[in-house]
Amino acid sequence: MAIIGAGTAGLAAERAARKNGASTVLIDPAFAGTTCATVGCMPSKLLIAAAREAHRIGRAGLFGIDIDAARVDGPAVLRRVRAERDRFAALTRESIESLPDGVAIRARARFTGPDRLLLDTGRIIEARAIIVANGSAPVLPDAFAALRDVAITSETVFELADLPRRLAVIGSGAIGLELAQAFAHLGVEVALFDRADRVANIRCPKVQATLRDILERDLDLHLGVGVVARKHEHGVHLSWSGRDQGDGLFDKVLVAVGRHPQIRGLDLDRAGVELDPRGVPVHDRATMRCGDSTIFLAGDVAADLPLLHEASHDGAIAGRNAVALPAAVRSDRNTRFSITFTEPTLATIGDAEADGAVTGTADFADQGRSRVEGRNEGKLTLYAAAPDGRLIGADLIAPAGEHLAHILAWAIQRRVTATELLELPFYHPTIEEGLKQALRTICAATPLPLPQNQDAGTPAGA
Ligand SMILES: Cc1cc2nc3c(=O)[nH]c(=O)nc-3n(C[C@H](O)[C@H](O)[C@H](O)COP(=O)(O)OP(=O)(O)OC[C@H]3O[C@@H](n4cnc5c(N)ncnc54)[C@H](O)[C@@H]3O)c2cc1C
Ligand SMILES: NC(=O)c1ccc[n+]([C@@H]2O[C@H](COP(=O)([O-])OP(=O)(O)OC[C@H]3O[C@@H](n4cnc5c(N)ncnc54)[C@H](O)[C@@H]3O)[C@@H](O)[C@H]2O)c1
Repeated sequence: MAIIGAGTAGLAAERAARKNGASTVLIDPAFAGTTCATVGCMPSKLLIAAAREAHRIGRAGLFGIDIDAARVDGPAVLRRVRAERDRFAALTRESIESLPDGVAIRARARFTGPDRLLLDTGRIIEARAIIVANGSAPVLPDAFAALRDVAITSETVFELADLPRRLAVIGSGAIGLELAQAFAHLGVEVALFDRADRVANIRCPKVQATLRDILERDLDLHLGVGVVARKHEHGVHLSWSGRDQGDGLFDKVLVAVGRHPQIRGLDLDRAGVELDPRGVPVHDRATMRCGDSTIFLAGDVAADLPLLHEASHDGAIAGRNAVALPAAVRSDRNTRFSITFTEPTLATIGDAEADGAVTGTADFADQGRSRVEGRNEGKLTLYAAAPDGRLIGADLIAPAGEHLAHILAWAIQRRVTATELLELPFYHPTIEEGLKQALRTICAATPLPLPQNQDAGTPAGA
């Protein structure tokens, strides 16, 4: 079994294939550690963690605590990001070093036939099955690439020696949102641009409006605009037009306009698989197999849901199925689920629309525990199928949103109804109590009876 790419998906695929009895090779040009550990989930969350502390200190006055002279030490913030990031990356490299002898092959691979790879070292690998797990890379349009070091992406942003004074962020997807808000909370003057009219393509208009209000407190938001960038002796000059227009000078521009699957150079046309219009092999998400071939995909390169838990699940499914050939072990996929680590947290779960879907909403402005904590802003919209009130999806921006999102994703995957969730215990006073409001509105809209053995009232501040 040959696996191309030693990221999260490739490592999971190699483990699964070996566990199921295959002899494996894992091919990667660098073995630098996964995208997640080196330039993805972990360094971004480390920067966000620093930003959260700075933001919390800024709000201390709300609780009667006077903190003067708090100052963000930019180089120190970025040093911690890199030191902790390097620790995570070293752990992933250790897992590669502990592979059996001969499994890891340092090279770049390309197809010369459906079961044959040519490595840039000249070595030829023939395999019973090949799993393609070589990830994705940031899109950097030519106009920004021409700016050279003034234009940064998620691959380079964590290498900055200091925080910029003024930062432009292009793209309000997951990367743009998380990093724009984090830099703003660290005291950087940030302007965020998107050609789309909606931030992060959020489905629910109430959640969208709440997020925009929150963002606009800390940064300049320009939606529905096209941006033209020009190098300037002091950084980069941007001019924008569309729904609004203007121009400004920035030290750096962070380009976060999406990621593309790394298929260039793989010579997939020689692999004998059907390619979609983007050049990605057509595959079945239940097995990750490409048609009737002996080729499988896993992770971001498949361009399905470029998220860490999906990459890891893809790898396990592909590795197992590659060994099971010609049999197929079909796996149910998890409820679609993404969390963007803004403050408060944004999450999108499952479906929004279905025949006869009803909605339930909750507002965190007056929710007890959120108010106690001074974090009382946010909106939640739940979607349920009529007539039984089975939960099918949710959009939310809420304090403790990552925890609410997990509860909801698990309930949706388990096909739980609003009534059944209301029958479960809710501790007081917690942010989770905010869910009751939305669940009750689902019951009222369906209509469904509220559980008879539960109080329909609201304890102080629930
Ligand atoms: C800034 C940022 C923040 C993120 N935050 C989150 C988050 O909070 N939560 C979340 O769920 N997801 C997050 N993601 C997404 C997540 O990181 C990815 O979905 C995940 O890392 C993809 O894993 P992968 O195994 O597909 O790819 P990778 O880890 O990129 O692995 C691909 C490997 O393939 C190798 N390779 C490439 N070409 C070849 C070739 N020709 N031959 C051999 N090897 C090759 C590469 O060297 C690399 O090692 C984030 C991403 C970014 C960029
Ligand atoms: N918390 C998380 O789970 C997390 C965090 C970061 C990244 N990720 C993953 O990484 C992927 C890539 O993130 P991303 O933010 O780069 O991409 P994205 O696809 O999420 O968002 C890109 C944004 O850029 C905008 N855009 C595209 N071209 C533009 C242009 N020329 N000018 C202005 N705006 C433009 C789009 O309208 C869109 O809003 C995400 O899809 C996500 O799966 C996940």
